[in-house]
Amino acid sequence: MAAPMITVEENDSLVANSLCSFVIERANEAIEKRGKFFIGLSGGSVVKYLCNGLPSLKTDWSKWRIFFCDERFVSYDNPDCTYTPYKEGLADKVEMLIDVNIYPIKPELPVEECAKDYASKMLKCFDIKSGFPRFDVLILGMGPDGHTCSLFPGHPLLEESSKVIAAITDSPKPPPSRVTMTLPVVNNCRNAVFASCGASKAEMVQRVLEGNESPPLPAAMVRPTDGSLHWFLDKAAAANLKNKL
Ligand SMILES: O=C1O[C@H](COP(=O)(O)O)[C@@H](O)[C@H](O)[C@H]1O
Repeated sequence: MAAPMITVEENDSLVANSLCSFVIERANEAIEKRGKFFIGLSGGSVVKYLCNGLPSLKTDWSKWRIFFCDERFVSYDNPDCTYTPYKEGLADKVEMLIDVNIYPIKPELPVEECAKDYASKMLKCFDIKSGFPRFDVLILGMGPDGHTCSLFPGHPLLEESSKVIAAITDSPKPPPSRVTMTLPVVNNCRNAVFASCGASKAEMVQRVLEGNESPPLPAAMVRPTDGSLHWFLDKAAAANLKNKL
């Protein structure tokens, strides 16, 4: 696996700008080469970076297919829902990005069925019957414990090798029930992209990027097998890195 490509910006607004420019470049390239752009989005702090920057950029939104790297198993009107802020902050602001091109989970199903339904929707959209979808870009967050998607340190889901989407009902971070992409899907993408800002992320950024820990932290298990890994950091989040860039 190639070394991660790390971009450090002065502050979080500049991180958001770089992240959004990166996404649009990859989107336009994918649309030109393959006719569609498949992206997975995460919740938490990355939502505002993307919703503030993406809507004003130039791309053919009708060719975007938007899924979620993980989603909290709550109704759309719950403040923990990841889909709703993207619907309001991105999809509703962009004329050509219609509801059918953004794929929320169905929280009205039991959680295991919800995960199965989401996986089958994903495979159908990629037009594959089995195997793992190949996303052009996955935007990932990293929690203070080193989790990414809803894959938490020490959790058996880190070993999942056949499911595309899995349910989790014992998430240590509330809410306890979620659905998440599995590591084989994450590591099958063309570009895995983390964005982390602020001093509260500095220790974990250093551990994930330089710690070589065993067992590895979930965010350190993101290693696309035939793709690249990018980290967008602000100076505060990069402060503990020993290999200065
Ligand atoms: O719960 C979650 O947390 C992670 C990290 O969020 P952050 O606010 O610490 O950046 C996020 O990537 C994930 O999608 C979400 O479900």
